Amino acid sequence: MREDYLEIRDLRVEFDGFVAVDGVNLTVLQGDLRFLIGPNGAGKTTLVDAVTGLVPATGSARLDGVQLLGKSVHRIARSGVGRTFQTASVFEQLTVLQNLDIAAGAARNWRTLLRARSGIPPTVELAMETTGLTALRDRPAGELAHGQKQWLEIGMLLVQNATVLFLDEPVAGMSGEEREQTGELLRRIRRDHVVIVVEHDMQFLRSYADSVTVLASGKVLAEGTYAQVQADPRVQEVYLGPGHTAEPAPALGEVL
Ligand SMILES: Nc1ncnc2c1ncn2[C@@H]1O[C@H](COP(=O)(O)OP(=O)(O)OP(=O)(O)O)[C@@H](O)[C@H]1O
Repeated sequence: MREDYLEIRDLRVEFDGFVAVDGVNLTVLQGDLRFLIGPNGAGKTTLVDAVTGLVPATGSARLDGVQLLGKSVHRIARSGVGRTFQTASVFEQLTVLQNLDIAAGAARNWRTLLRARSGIPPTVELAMETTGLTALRDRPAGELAHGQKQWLEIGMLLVQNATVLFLDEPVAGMSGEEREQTGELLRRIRRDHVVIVVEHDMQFLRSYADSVTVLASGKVLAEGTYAQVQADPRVQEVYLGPGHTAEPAPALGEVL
């Protein structure tokens, strides 16, 4: 079976002379749960903005060989690149099922949305199962717990047939149990998606990352497994500052 992949080459984003993303190369394959980390201002959000078409960039970003840069936000989304934001953007008044229907394009207008339904599209059914929201399908999204709203948003990307999912701090503000459930959800979706998680939560990263890319000052500083990047003195330096590089590794373990 063909594996999907995202291949970013020499990506560069400049804001009025300030280079926020500076020649980034990044390849992520389906099945590899990749975490993108880095100190504040490293360029993580700008990289995602560039690949999703929100800011202009040079270089290339290809999904399965197809160039994304230069396309509109909508065309990039239609090409299979989805993202979530820290604040879930679901329709609070509508039920879980209605939100998924809209995302799937199954409800083209309000009348079809409110009409008695003749069945649930298989993609919507599957997304509810994957995200664990089946039992909550008739619950208004506004009544969902914080974690459940994040899962609904991921479900909305799944029904849109997103191939690449950029997730922005998916466990921020979640309870311990919700974090574990989110980690398991990410493991489920990585099997058939390219999943890139921007995250500051190092404990979550340690538990669930297959691989980690560390950005600093717009460049890739290190890449590898959690253990590899944690042991990298350059990574220790950006997280702890100069002078801390001689600290024993366990000190970094508290940060990373
Ligand atoms: N629209 C913009 N105009 C000018 N500078 C910008 C713009 N957007 C981002 N920047 C700058 O680009 C740099 C990278 O910002 P970015 O938000 O991508 O970092 P980040 O790694 O996502 O940080 P954080 O973890 O704090 O979200 C920062 O110095 C930021 O101030």
